[in-house]
Amino acid sequence: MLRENAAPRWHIYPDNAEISTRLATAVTRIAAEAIARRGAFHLVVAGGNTPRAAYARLPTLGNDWQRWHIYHGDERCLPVEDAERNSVMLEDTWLSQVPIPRTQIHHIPAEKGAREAARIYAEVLPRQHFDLVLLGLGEDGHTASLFPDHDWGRDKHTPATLAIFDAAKAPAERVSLSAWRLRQTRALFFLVCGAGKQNALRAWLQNAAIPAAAVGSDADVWLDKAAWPEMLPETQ
Ligand SMILES: O=C1O[C@H](COP(=O)(O)O)[C@@H](O)[C@H](O)[C@H]1O
Repeated sequence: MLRENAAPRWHIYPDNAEISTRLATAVTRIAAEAIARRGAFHLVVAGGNTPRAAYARLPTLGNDWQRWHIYHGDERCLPVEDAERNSVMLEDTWLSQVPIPRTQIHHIPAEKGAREAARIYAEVLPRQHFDLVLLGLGEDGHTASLFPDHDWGRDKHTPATLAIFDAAKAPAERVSLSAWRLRQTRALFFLVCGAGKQNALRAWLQNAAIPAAAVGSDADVWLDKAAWPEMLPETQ
């Protein structure tokens, strides 16, 4: 389980391609361990563009798909087939190509509106800890759909899901797992690529109050060289 006061571990790789290869292998390993120990693998996936290549690699690896359970960290309130939805990206890059039982793929019903979708999704989430949570990092330090200057639901026993109506990145209406629920996991990985993420990473390293930092103590942060803020020594 995650420790409250542990610092994130920064892992720098050359580029998104290298991270994607390594990440897909790591997810496969963690899944196999979870299935061997507990009979199932409960994974929360990140949306956005950064994890696309990693997801696209997963179907090429030998996984026991029948035991996988997929949840989202967040979703944008758009029509079901909208290309900007995280569920559409996930289906296109990965899920449509593997035999995970459809009853074990839990898309957020964000087309119903944020409030209703958040209510429904809170009932869908498992009672136990997740095995692995994957998260991204926005240019402003947001993660999942937890944005700066909002309530991120960090306190113990806050609701597991939040309805968001004024996200700083379109669309404004979204559903997100709360910071507290995202941390109910055995492992937490962030994926961060591209120079556009340098400011957010700098803020995180300087202990600024951004959502990623609130969620990410004891996380493993996988980043490419372009994302690592200039002027800071590299770490591994
Ligand atoms: O809006 C979102 O942004 C973040 C970061 O996305 P990226 O395209 O910069 O990788 C993402 O993690 C989140 O799931 C998404 O809804």
